[in-house]
Amino acid sequence: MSTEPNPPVFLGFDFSTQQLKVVAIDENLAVIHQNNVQFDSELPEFSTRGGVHVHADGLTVTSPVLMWVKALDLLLDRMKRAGFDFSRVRALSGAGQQHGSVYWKTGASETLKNLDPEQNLHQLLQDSFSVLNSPVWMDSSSSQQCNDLQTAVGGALRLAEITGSRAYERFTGNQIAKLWQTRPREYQDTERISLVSSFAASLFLGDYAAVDFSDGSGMNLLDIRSRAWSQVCLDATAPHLDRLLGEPQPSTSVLGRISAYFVHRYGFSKSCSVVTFTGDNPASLAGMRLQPGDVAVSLGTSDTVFTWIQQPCPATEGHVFCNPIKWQEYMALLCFKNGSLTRERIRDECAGGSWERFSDALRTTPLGNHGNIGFYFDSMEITPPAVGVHLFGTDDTQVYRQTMMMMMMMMVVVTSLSPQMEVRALVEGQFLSRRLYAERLGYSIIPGTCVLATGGASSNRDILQVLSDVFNAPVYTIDVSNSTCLGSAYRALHSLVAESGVSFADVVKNAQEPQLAVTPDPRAQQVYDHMLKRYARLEDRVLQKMHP
Ligand SMILES: Nc1ncnc2c1ncn2[C@@H]1O[C@H](COP(=O)(O)OP(=O)(O)O)[C@@H](O)[C@H]1O
Ligand SMILES: O=C(CO)[C@@H](O)[C@H](O)COP(=O)(O)O
Repeated sequence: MSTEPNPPVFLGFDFSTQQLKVVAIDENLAVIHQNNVQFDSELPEFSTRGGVHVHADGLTVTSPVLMWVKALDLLLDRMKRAGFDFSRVRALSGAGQQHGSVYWKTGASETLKNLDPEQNLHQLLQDSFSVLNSPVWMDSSSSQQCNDLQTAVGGALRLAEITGSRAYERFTGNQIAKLWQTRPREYQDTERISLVSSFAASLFLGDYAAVDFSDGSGMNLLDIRSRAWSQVCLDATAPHLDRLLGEPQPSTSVLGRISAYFVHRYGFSKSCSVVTFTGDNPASLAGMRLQPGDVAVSLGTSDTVFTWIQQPCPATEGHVFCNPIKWQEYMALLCFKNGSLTRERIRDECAGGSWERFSDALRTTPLGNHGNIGFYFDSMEITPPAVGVHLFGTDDTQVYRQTMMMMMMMMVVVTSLSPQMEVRALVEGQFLSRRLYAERLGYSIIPGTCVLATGGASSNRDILQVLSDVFNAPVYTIDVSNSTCLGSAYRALHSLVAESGVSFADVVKNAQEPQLAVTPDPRAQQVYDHMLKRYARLEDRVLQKMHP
């Protein structure tokens, strides 16, 4: 333990979909400060819902880049007012929602290097972006560009072998291709393209920050084995792209010292290091101190399932990213778009807007929900690519939701689900899907398997109980539900000793162990092994109907 009068502090930021968050830890890994800014409610002038704008086509989804900048002003001002001592910060790092892209206008690097500490970043960077609305991970409007890329490299599997994933609409390369094809003037007026993570790092650095290997794996542009941009992918995407992207770097690199702007405006030390920012899921892997064999389930805006893997085995479903801790290794990830926002919709419609009543519904309905199974794809799902709500009864016939309108029109309702059963149908359906795709990716439930849960909804014990039952495994959580921020703060701390060969595991070995949250019901295996098979069969039917 340090005896210095001003013992060091490490900051971890998370520029996620719905909010900007920060966690500060001391050198003993204890959390000493947490703060956040909610985009919708605290920056209403940007008129976002869930942090984003869904465009009229229902496919294009963007967020205002200046909203992220203004959120940082607000967060740091708030910390200063709360008496947070920035001079103690020895290093900072962070994360961003994955895949989103930021387009810096020609001349912006000069602005970044000469920020006037008398003004806020939002004023200073007003004119620094060639695209004001950044495409984000919820976007699914680049199908044409995905097809083009796969054709250019020799098919979906070939692309997955190179970049870790087949072409996905939200992946940055396909978004860049769309921009180049539909708005060439904005593309030409761009001097640098950042991910949300490297954009945030650039603000702190006062210069363009490198894209790291791990978040860079979510672009359909990086060769995950050589860890360099894939020339065939760059060529198929847009002109002189390597120049616009800069060289990718290991996720553990120290980018440099903090910009003088933050020293003068907030009192940071001149020697504070800025460590490469990465994607929110990779940072979360660090925050949960995931080990090979563990499976993590993040219940944030998106639901994700991820594991640490040693060797990549890319497939046409799911993603392989470079590992953010050990650059020679990898992580496998599945992403589901209809996560918390869909749970919120059903909470509002079936539980009067209350998480407490949502939980009651889970507690008062039986495992297996009398054989009813639900698919809730409010917006075009990523895994699998399907849309719409589909409910099935015990005999696999389609079940309809009973509505006032139906009753008034005397329509025949085959059967109907009570609001409580609908809550269970949603949550069971979500977790059956997470398990189904995890198993298809090679993850298997064996004695000793444990699930680590994180993200906003992991604070709900009843949701975790369903997760535990469906996976038939104990579920653990860590104290700080935001493992992304925590992982970023750990990464900042590790960066100071990484060069001298100290491992990440060594640096975080004294962190509090994950706590057991729930264990599976003894009847769970029997119920859900069978239900999973039915779920897979019914999902085929849903997909068949969509893509005959
Ligand atoms: N008690 C709760 N039960 C279920 N879900 C919750 C609860 N509290 C918060 N959430 C969910 O957490 C989500 C936010 O999770 P978070 O991990 O902070 O998201 P992100 O990092 O994507 O901004 C909200 O959309 C909300 O639905
Ligand atoms: O697209 C993905 C992962 O591939 C998403 O997981 C985003 O990274 C958004 O994260 P959250 O804001 O939901 O944490």
